[in-house]
Amino acid sequence: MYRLTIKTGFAAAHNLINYQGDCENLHGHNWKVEVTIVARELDQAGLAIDFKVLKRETNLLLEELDHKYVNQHEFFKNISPSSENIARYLYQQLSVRLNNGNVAVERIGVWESENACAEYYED
Ligand SMILES: Nc1nc2c(c(=O)[nH]1)N=C([C@H](O)[C@H](O)COP(=O)(O)OP(=O)(O)OP(=O)(O)O)CN2
Ligand SMILES: [Zn+2]
Repeated sequence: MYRLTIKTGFAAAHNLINYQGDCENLHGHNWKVEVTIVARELDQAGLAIDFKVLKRETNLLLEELDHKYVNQHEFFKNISPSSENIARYLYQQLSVRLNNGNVAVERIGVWESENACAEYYED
């Protein structure tokens, strides 16, 4: 098996809902996003998936959130936009776009600061 990871990110505003503390107020982050895929086989160029494709698909998705107020995004209308829920959203969306007989999204890591990361993956 092969495991590939790309790193990218987005900048956006949010506020946690059903949370008591500072983070219920509007504030922003420069989120860092890690996307990890696994693959069984390589193509004739020796690639599991082209990093360019992985970055392009991820960045296309992140455009929905970049420089936006995340709480207004359709998915987060009734879901608190924590790093955990953002990671789950990205996992679900990228799985639809990337998974095939060879490649599967394994995990998404979402760093909201240099010291705090939430990951989402499925068994
Ligand atoms: N498990 C989670 N905990 C928290 C999340 C989250 O997404 N998942 N998010 C927040 C807030 O978004 C908040 O912006 C983060 O606040 P805080 O941890 O205080 O971040 P700071 O960088 O300001 O923290 P320092 O204490 O200065 O390190 C909160 N929790
Ligand atoms: Zn926050």
